[in-house]
Parts: sequence; structure tokens; C-alpha cells
Amino acid sequence: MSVFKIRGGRKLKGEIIPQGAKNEALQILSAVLLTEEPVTIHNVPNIVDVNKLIDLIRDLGCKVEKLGEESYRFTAANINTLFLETDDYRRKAAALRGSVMLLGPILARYGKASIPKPGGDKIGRRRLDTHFLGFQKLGAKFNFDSSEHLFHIDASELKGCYMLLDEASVTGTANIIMAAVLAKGKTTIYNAACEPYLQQLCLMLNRMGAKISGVGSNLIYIEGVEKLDGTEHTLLPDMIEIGSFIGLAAMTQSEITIKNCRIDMLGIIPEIFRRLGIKMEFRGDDIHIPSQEKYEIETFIDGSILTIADAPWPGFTPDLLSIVLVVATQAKGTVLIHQKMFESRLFFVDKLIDMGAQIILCDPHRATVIGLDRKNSLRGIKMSSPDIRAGVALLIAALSANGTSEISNIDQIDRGYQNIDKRLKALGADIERVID
Ligand SMILES: CC(=O)N[C@H]1[C@@H](OP(=O)(O)OP(=O)(O)OC[C@H]2O[C@@H](n3ccc(=O)[nH]c3=O)[C@H](O)[C@@H]2O)O[C@H](CO)[C@@H](O)[C@@H]1O
Ligand SMILES: C=C(OP(=O)(O)O)C(=O)O
Repeated sequence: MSVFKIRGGRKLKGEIIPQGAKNEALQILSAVLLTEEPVTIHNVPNIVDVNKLIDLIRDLGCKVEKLGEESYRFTAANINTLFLETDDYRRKAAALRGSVMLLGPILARYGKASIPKPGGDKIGRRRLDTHFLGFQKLGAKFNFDSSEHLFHIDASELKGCYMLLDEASVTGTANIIMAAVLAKGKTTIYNAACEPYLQQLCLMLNRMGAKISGVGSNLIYIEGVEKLDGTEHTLLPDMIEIGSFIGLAAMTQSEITIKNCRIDMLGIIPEIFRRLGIKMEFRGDDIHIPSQEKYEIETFIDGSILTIADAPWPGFTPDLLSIVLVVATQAKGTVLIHQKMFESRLFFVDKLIDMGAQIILCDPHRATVIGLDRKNSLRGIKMSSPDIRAGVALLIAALSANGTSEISNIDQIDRGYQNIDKRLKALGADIERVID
């Protein structure tokens, strides 16, 4: 198990380029299985979860050609659905959350698919009901084999229909869309998730010949087509990385320019960091964060304490709440962080409290942060990364802290952040990966 050893308290400086978006990559890679023709994808991040999904796709019989550092061509002409029956498939698919999105395309093309309980962050209950309710609406039969922990779906023919999703699930919406594009007739999905990941997926599917309208809204219309063609697609920069870097700059008083951010696709993210008092300058498509000794959290208009809560897009993504929370620990003022979606994502605040932060964990969903206004620095400690985003939040805390910190379980961070230690070193961070 590798560990990050960090000597904190240094100001960083320089430019950083965000990687391609992890959560978009997982959708787009699944979608290559919808056609027998080549699909070329650019800006693919070299991160553990994405590489695991590419491996799975290859194991399924899809031809995978690496065209460059970040470009791949996939040709899913001959898919071996028998691989779905193997232990190898079950083991590999259970290792990441994104594997669940193989279901929609395989069901659409081959009428049958199965998946073990998928992995991903342990951040509370992560139900898959929306996925299966959606497939059932399209005419599939669903069965959960509790002895083997396997979900099976079966449909000789998928038929378009109207459906109102029970919740705007990101991967659930992607799965249903990928099944519906090849279904017979018209599908309407209401209460669809509409994160940029999904907008990108729909745009790619339309380039492949799908007929999807309502892209970017929570009301999606799909007219099923017989088959899809190949295409080319470039992933957006990872908005969660961009948010993480904004937080990193503020917390460490660093002057950082984040390059090529696709600011038009960041939604409310910059505004939320602005409410924490962080100054940002948009320079073309770059975000420049000047070195800031102080930043002050806004209050609501009536003077009451600010709440920052997650919500389905265009609300604030839950994947950045841990970062916002850590940044607030050195701000002037108080904020209530309300993690509505996941019930076990705030427990990492214990470690921040050990480091000297002033936080009250009100309940599993809410934490009040009373900013230190830089009157005291956090102090370095030994800690373990509980999940991908808490891991990066702790990394940011460690980089700002006095003394040395050690973060173990950094595989969690590697799941979603490409070469993070090397890229931070290039900005001047004192971080070392110690491999046991
Ligand atoms: C691989 C991938 O893309 N993972 C992302 C995806 O996970 P994933 O698609 O698994 O998450 P879902 O969107 O299904 O749901 C996330 C959680 O929010 C709850 N929920 C969701 C919608 C809603 O309207 N109300 C509600 O309470 C769900 O019950 C669940 O606990 O979306 C999450 C929510 O943005 C992100 O944290 C994950 O990084
Ligand atoms: C929760 C996340 O990922 P996953 O859904 O893959 O666990 C995340 O990216 O923050």
C-alpha cells in the first residue's frame, strides 16, 4: 500500500492542466459497445477506474487500440457475451462503480446482461433501483440473485415508453439512455439527470445516429434507431479536478492558473467557491487564482449563516463538498455543509479536527465549519484516505498544514486523479509517494 508523505506550508505556483473527466469517461467508454463501428475517444485520463473499465471492455472482445497518450480507438464488432458468465468478469466489474453502465449497451445490443454489485466509493447506500426500474419500463425482466450477488436483466426486445425516474441518478440516466437509443419507438425520460457528463454522452450518441432531444434538461426524448455508427469524441476537462485545484490554491495561498477549463460547462461551481470568498479571474478559458492570505465566507442576504448543499445538476455536485469543507476551515466566517445525497461522506472531518480545524459534525449529513481565518495553521498528522474526494480534501489540508502528514490508502485518490503527486510537485509541492 502506498502512502503520500507531505511536508506542508509551502505556497505553490504555476499552471496546471485538468485531466479528462473521470465520470464522463466511464459513460462514454460504456457507449462504445453500442456500435460495431470504430469509436475514437480523446482526452482519456490515465486513472485507475478508467483503466479498469477499458480492461473490461477489452475482455468483452472489443478491439482497443491506443492511438496516443490520451486517445483510444474502440471497435466493438465482436462482443463475447459469454465473458459475462465468468468469475473474472464478476471480480473486475465489482471493482468500480462505472462498470454498471455496461448493462444498458449490452442489453440494447444482445438482449441480456448481468452485473455484480458494483464498487466505487463507500460513501453510504448506493442503490441501483433507478437503473433497473428504467430497464423494466423498457420491457426487460429483472432478477437479483442474492446467493451470487448478481443482477440479471433480460429482454428480447426493448420498447420505448414514458418513464418518470424515482430520482435523477447520474449513472442510472446514462444506462437508460444507452438502452433506449436502440429500443423500438419513442422513450421519454422525466426527472433525468443532466450533468455535463450526460450532455456529452447524448451529444456523442446523436453523432452516432441516435435521436435524442432535450439534452441538458431533465426531460429527454429518444426516438429509437435500428443501429448506431462510429464517431469521434473528446472528453471535457474534469470539473471535479478543476474545483479541487481552486480549493487547493485558496487553502495554500498559492497563485495557480488552471488551463482550458471549459468554463461554460462548470455551472455553479465557480460561484460556490466565490461564496467562500475566493477570488478568481477568468482569462479566456483559464481560471487564474491569485495568492490570497484571507478569504471571507459570505452570509445569506439576511445575515444568517451560509449553507452549501449538494443537488442534482444544475445544483452543486456532491463530489466537491469535501473540498469546499476543507477550504472553509481556513476562511473567515462560518458555513454549514449539507451533504444531502450520501450519508457517509463527511466522517473524514474527524481527521481535520485532529489537525486543528474547528468543525462540528452535526449528524452524518451536516457539518458546521468555523473558519480559523489563518490565525492557526492546521498541523500535519497521519491519516488514511476514506474515499476519493475526502482523500484529496485531506491532501489539500496536508499541503497547507504545519509539519509533515502521511496519507495512506491513496489508491482511493489514484482512482480519480491522474499522477497527482507529480503534477503537484511541478507546482512546488513537497510530496512524496512512498511505496511499501
Ligand atoms: C461514476 C459516477 O458517475 N459517479 C457519480 C454518480 O454516481 P451514481 O450515479 O452512482 O449516483 P446517483 O446519481 O445514482 O446517486 C447518488 C446519491 O444521491 C442520491 N440522490 C440522487 C438523485 C436525487 O435526486 N436525489 C438523491 O438523493 C442517491 O440516492 C444516491 O445516494 O453521481 C453521483 C452524484 O452526483 C456522484 O457522486 C458520483 O461521483
Ligand atoms: C463518488 C465518486 O466516484 P464513484 O461513483 O466512482 O465511486 C466520485 O467520483 O466522487
